[in-house]
Amino acid sequence: MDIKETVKIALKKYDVGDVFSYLPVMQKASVLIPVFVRGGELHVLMTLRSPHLKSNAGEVCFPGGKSDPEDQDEVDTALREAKEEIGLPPEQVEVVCKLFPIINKRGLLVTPVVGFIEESFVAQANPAEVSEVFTVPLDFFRQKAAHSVYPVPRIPEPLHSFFYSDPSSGKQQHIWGLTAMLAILVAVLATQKMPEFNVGFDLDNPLAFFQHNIDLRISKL
Ligand SMILES: CCCC(=O)SCCNC(=O)CCNC(=O)[C@H](O)C(C)(C)COP(=O)(O)O
Ligand SMILES: Nc1ncnc2c1ncn2[C@@H]1O[C@H](COP(=O)(O)O)[C@@H](OP(=O)(O)O)[C@H]1O
Ligand SMILES: [Mg+2]
Repeated sequence: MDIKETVKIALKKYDVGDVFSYLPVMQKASVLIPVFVRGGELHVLMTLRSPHLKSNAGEVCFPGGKSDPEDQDEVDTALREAKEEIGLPPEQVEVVCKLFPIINKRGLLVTPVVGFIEESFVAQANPAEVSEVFTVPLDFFRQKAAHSVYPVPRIPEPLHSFFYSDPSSGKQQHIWGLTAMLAILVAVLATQKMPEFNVGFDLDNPLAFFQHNIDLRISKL
């Protein structure tokens, strides 16, 4: 079986379905985690947010944003936002699964949606929201070489942080926090291999870790 089919089978096992439908009503957002195969290796596409945005300006993230009333579900939001931000047509995305949501610092419930895109896709960044689009080999997010933990004032858990030197642009990208956690999660679940550093979840039951974090956060909201 080729790598794409193997990864699809691995990831689909973790689809959350309606597991989180018990959560209280809160503002929702989705991100699309676009993956593709290049040279027999999995890669992931990421964006650098415009420095002019009101929130998370100049930070690395996945294409995504807040849910609109017209969106049918979290997948719809992720695909709509990816079209708006990087010009990715929804029909060019093979949606694989919806993973564990995370509540971000603004109290948004952020649901990650993983989808395969074509290696040949050329992003068209919407300059109002995105200043750069770049790709990273997914396995990078399992390696300790560029990893550190990033202490943030008033956040109890240390955050994961990576510095990625992009050979295609010569630039260095700082990937941390929520986005780094999601990249690690997809790298681990897709390859079925744990990282070289501690992450707090395991391959047998990653849901337990993410659900515990959500329930803890909800109890403090
Ligand atoms: C201090 C803990 C919070 C963080 O982890 S910030 C870390 C670095 N930044 C990010 O990971 C970006 C996270 N934010 C987003 O991906 C988006 O803001 C959103 C939550 C998906 C909402 O989309 P908007 O485009 O801002 O509407
Ligand atoms: N043309 C534009 N110029 C400046 N900000 C914009 C913009 N289009 C969208 N935004 C802001 O970018 C953020 C991301 O939008 P989205 O959810 O659609 O991804 C939102 O801010 P907030 O996150 O501060 O509300 C939104 O208001
Ligand atoms: Mg956005």
